[in-house]
Amino acid sequence: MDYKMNIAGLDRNLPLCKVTDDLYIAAFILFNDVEITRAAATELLKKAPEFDVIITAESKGIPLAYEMARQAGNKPYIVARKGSKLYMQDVVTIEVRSITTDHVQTLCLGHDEREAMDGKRILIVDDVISTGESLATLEQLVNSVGGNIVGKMTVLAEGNAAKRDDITYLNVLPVFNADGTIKE
Ligand SMILES: O=P(O)(O)OC[C@H]1O[C@H](OP(=O)(O)OP(=O)(O)O)[C@H](O)[C@@H]1O
Ligand SMILES: Nc1ncnc2[nH]cnc12
Repeated sequence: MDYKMNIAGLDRNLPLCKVTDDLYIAAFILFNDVEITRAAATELLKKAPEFDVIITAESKGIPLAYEMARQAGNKPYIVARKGSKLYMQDVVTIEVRSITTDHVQTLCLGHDEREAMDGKRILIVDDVISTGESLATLEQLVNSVGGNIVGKMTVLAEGNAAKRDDITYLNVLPVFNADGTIKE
């Protein structure tokens, strides 16, 4: 089963995937889709406030953050990693649980990334916001390093995230029952 939708002017079929017996989501995977990454970045930038630095969460937000940073004139972008790497120094780590993952994950930043955000106008971007857990973790990370969050943007606001008035998004993505009907 697929959910057909138009995103940033492009038609796509998103396959339905089981989260629990009575909750399915339509998978939106930016990887492999240059066309939609570029188009979504353009549309989000039209709605974006002035900013200095973009931050996203590893991993599906990365191509979007890169492309928005590039189209905005090669602005810097930062990726909060899901694991610490040996080349990251003085790492700060926060736990996160997203709708697609059955275990607690972490998001972490090294010293250099934290320094790059101190006192700067930070635009948080992600491909999807669903439970908002990943976004909340990014907000904690930015606040903890003295960044000034000027916007929170996503391509798709999934489920209840569409009711939020603190995020900017291009489309609403419903969640589904096991028979493929939209959950009200
Ligand atoms: O609002 P939430 O419930 O936190 O869900 C949104 C997050 O889920 C997805 O990442 P995911 O955890 O699936 O990891 P991935 O990008 O590495 O696939 C997506 O890219 C967001 O970061
Ligand atoms: N519908 C979705 N597709 C891909 N990743 C997601 N993360 C949260 N919701 C998602």
